[in-house]
Amino acid sequence: MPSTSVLDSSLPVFDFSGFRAGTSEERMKTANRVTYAFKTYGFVYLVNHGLPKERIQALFDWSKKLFLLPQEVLMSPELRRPEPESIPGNLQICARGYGPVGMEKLSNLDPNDENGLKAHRGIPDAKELFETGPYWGIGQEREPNRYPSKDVLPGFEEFVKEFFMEAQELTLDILRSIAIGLGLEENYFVHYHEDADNLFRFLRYPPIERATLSSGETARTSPHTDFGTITILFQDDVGGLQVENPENPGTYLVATPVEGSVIVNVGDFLMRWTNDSLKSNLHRVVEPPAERELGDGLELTKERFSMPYFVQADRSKVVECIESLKGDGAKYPPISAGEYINLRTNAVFKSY
Ligand SMILES: O=C(O)CCC(=O)C(=O)O
Ligand SMILES: [Fe+2]
Repeated sequence: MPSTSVLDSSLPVFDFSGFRAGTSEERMKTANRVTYAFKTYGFVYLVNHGLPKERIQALFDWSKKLFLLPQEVLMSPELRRPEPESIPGNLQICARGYGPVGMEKLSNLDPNDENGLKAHRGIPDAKELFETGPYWGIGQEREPNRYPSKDVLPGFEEFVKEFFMEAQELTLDILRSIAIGLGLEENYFVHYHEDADNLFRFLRYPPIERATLSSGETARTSPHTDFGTITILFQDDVGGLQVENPENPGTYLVATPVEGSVIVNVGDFLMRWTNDSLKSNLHRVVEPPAERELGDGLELTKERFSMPYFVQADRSKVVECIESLKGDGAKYPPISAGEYINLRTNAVFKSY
């Protein structure tokens, strides 16, 4: 329930130019800090990460234009993400395109717990989304992207493709910093992300009656962990994102918007890979702090835009616990990234 106690953010904020453009000493220092933050919180803010402010502003501008398209365009078969049950046994191809409010419910439940998942999905996440995948390699072969046609939203597809690539370059540097911080060869993780099957998600949380959020009747994004390698999150200035406090589980830290930053978090796949050394931490989106009275007893929250860029390893590659992190033994058996992602994808849809 969103009412659990909340502290102001003490999540670390680091200047990533020390890694992207610094001396080898600065690179090492930044890598160690980032890795330490991932071990402790699983979350870090990066500033001076190399993606210019204007580009990020343009990303939000495009997102607004996208969600302002008429419903009949968004819900058209060309653009709409198919319902998973329409493609039985083929859940790995239902990610791309537009998903209306209520289609998806993030959870942190066991993917094998069907009853638990059904009950949990009864409270929808109040968000609409648009998702794209890579326009390269297996991601593209598996499922082509769905974009609004060029006469409806000219320039959008080109922008998204370019931004996807820029985010991937930042990703590779973040992965290098983690490898260095863990004492591995710099490109250790990069080798597993040569044909990365990433997802770039545009989220819009519509204005909603504050009371329905605070009562838990509906959620913006319910508590969950991400399941890939890492996620890079772009959020606007509305707020509402919270991260579980590692020192006091069950309570949350506020992930306040920090201008010009991206938030990076560890996903379950990387946690497993590192034998739980790096932490994939619970997070959620609740009502934003700012209030807006609309009269008639109605108090609506602001709409909120965010874009997570989910980094997922090469599907065909099998990952096993990193040798130097085995300690008393590997906690998890080896698994291919594809197998793991499919397993987790099953759990997040409204129905299947
Ligand atoms: O909207 C946000 O800020 C976070 C969304 C999120 O955690 C997710 O989609 O996995
Ligand atoms: Fe998430």
